Amino acid sequence: MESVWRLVMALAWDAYRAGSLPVGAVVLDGDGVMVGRGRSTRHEDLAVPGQLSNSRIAHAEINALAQLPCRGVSFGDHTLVTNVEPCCLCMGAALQTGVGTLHYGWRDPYAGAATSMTVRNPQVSRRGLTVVEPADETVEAVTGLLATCHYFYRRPGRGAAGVAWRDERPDLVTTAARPSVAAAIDRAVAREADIDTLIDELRPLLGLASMDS
Ligand SMILES: Nc1ccnc(=O)[nH]1
Repeated sequence: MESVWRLVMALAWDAYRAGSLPVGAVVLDGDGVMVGRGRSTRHEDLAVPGQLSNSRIAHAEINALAQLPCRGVSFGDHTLVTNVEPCCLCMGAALQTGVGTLHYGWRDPYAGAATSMTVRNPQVSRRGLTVVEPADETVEAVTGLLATCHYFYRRPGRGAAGVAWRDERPDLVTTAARPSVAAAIDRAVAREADIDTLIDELRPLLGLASMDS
């Protein structure tokens, strides 16, 4: 896993452990330097200046993009990296800031908008956004698993998300329900394990290749 993805996944895991959605995001400038970072804080009350929390719009990508200043620079050479495909809100935020590239780590079958949203207006045509699809199997598998655990087992019964999920990713629903997988995640939460430890425990259970970096 590249180091930027390790950071994104660490943020996502912090969010999951705090009861929010397992989503982390960073913004890199044209030299690859991190200039923004955030995570979902939807189900938390945090008072971090410049960040949203305890709100349906307290999304990881919003919290990361909000750190870009308003004046003086353009962000066409910047990249938004997030482990979950952004929703309509966050696609809108990416377009507003004018970041040139979006990398997402896992396609969201319910709210994902990078693969489904079409917007035709002059601002969008002028700015453009290059979308890079999932490319890291560990990020993809662990994100899909944690997102499924969140929606199906931690905050179940909300309905809408489950329909798309069951139709498109029954494999994830089945995997998340396996006692060995559920136990590995519960153990990691209880021990306050870091993301590398969690991923190492999940690798054999998910059939992922061993660490390459
Ligand atoms: N892509 C995302 C979906 C849901 N929540 C987030 O923070 N981000």
